Amino acid sequence: MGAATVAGVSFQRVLRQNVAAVAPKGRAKQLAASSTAPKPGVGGAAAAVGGRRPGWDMRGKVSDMQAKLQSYQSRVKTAHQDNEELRSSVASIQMREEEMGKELETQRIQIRAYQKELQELSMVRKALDKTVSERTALQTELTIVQRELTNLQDKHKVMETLRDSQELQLQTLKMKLGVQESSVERLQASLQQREQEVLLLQDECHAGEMERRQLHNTIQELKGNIRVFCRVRPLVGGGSSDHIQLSPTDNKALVLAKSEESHVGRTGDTQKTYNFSFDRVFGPSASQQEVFEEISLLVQSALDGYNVCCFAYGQTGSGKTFTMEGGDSHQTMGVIPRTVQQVFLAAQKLTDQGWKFSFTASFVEIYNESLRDLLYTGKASKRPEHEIRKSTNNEITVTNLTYQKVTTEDQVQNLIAIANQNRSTAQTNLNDRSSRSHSVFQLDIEGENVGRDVRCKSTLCLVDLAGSERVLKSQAQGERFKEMTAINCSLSNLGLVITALANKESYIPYRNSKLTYLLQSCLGGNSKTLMFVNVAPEPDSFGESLNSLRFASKVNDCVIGTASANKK
Ligand SMILES: Nc1ncnc2c1ncn2[C@@H]1O[C@H](COP(=O)(O)OP(=O)(O)OP(=O)(O)O)[C@@H](O)[C@H]1O
Repeated sequence: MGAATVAGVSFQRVLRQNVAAVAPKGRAKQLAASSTAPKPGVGGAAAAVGGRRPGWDMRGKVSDMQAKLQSYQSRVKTAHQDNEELRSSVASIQMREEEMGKELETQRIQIRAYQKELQELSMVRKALDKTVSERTALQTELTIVQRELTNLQDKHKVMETLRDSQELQLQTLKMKLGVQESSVERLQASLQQREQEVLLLQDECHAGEMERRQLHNTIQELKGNIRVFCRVRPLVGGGSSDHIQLSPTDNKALVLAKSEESHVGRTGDTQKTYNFSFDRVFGPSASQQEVFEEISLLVQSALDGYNVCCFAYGQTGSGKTFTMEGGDSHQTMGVIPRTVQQVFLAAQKLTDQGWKFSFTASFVEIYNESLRDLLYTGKASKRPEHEIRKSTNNEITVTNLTYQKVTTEDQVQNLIAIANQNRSTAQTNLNDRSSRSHSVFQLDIEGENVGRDVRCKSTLCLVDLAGSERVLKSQAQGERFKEMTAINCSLSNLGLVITALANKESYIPYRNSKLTYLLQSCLGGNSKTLMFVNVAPEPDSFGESLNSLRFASKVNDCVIGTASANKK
């Protein structure tokens, strides 16, 4: 600005000079006027006469012209000088202008630099503001951290106190440990001694187990290798039966009584009584659990390597299926599910003594002397035929039959459900077929005690026999007659087999019926047999009940040869 002002001032002076330079033009006129005035001495006389020289005054005119020329020349010279001055002042003005332009550019650059600086400054300001707010936040944080630090320091002090006390405890414990270590050494020595004792005890335990098996078997033998239990079902609709009398004190006796009209006339009715005695008689109120308790010892025998056969005999509707299979609830479940439960429980317990068991289940129905696989799950049209075969080592097998490996009780229960399904399917087709067929559930048991190098093998057979009613009474005809004949034939053959075994006959007619042939390994010298005779309490079942009880008595009188375990 200062420079601009300076430049402005000098510029005005130059202008004034120029004006001054232009101003002499007036003066020049004056000068010209004065120069045109006749100079004294030169034609002055002529000029003085009327302002104009007379034409003749050539000299004067020349001098006038010379004077004019001189004045012009001086004026030209002055103009030249002015011009020169103006030129130089224009040049200086231009120079000045250029300088000022440059100065202006410099100023502009500076202004831009200032503006940039200003922007930077505002950014710095913002950053500063941010830093200030951050600093405030950090200060707040610092205060919190300081407070925490104080807390931690307090805690640290507490921990130090604790550490000191724990170090003290540690020292005490180390001392105790030293004492304990020495007692551990002593204990280890006595442990080794105990281990040896345990080995000895295990030997004794195994010997004890073997002795238990022997004693158990002896007891079973003393009880008889064939035992007969009688079970009277409750009357349909409740109440008590008149013709079946149970003793309140003797649970082995049963009396069947019938009133007969006296043929003599006035003497009144006479009562005919039939006394029976079995290994056990269960009345209508006996629970499933009560019944099972009596046969649970036989289940143990099966795990000990003895073949066990349990079958239910009696007329249709006398309670055979209820006894063998029972209902779905825990209270009503019958012999088969309870046996399976006990077998798996007992096998589990024996694992502690080194025993390992494997089980194979099969379920077969014998109807009209032909076999049907109750565990078959394939297409009905592809149902295979079955034959009973006896292997060289006297094992009985059935061709094409499902032999299912089982490891849990649930698996067996599932198989029983499949069997029931199979039976109910057949029943729809042939109308109440289950009463006229025998169903045989078999569980093959194989046990091994690797440590003792002992193995055992046995079969547990649970049979629900067909209704035992007689052909004549049922007055059956056609297909029904054929069925009844087959049933009576197989049941009477069962009686014959048992009698032959009891009499130790050389020939046992196993092959006379499919039932006895299938049960061959479970009946006889190497087995323990239990028969349920189921009795219906209704008066119109008297005849059938008498028949069943007579058959059962015959079986009860048999003593089958001493059983021996299938042990190696
Ligand atoms: N001890 C009992 N307690 C209660 N109900 C029983 C008892 N025994 C049998 N029943 C019932 O009596 C009916 C006939 O019994 P069940 O079906 O067991 O006879 P069954 O001899 O097997 O006949 P079938 O030869 O036709 O198979 C069934 O409804 C059954 O529930």
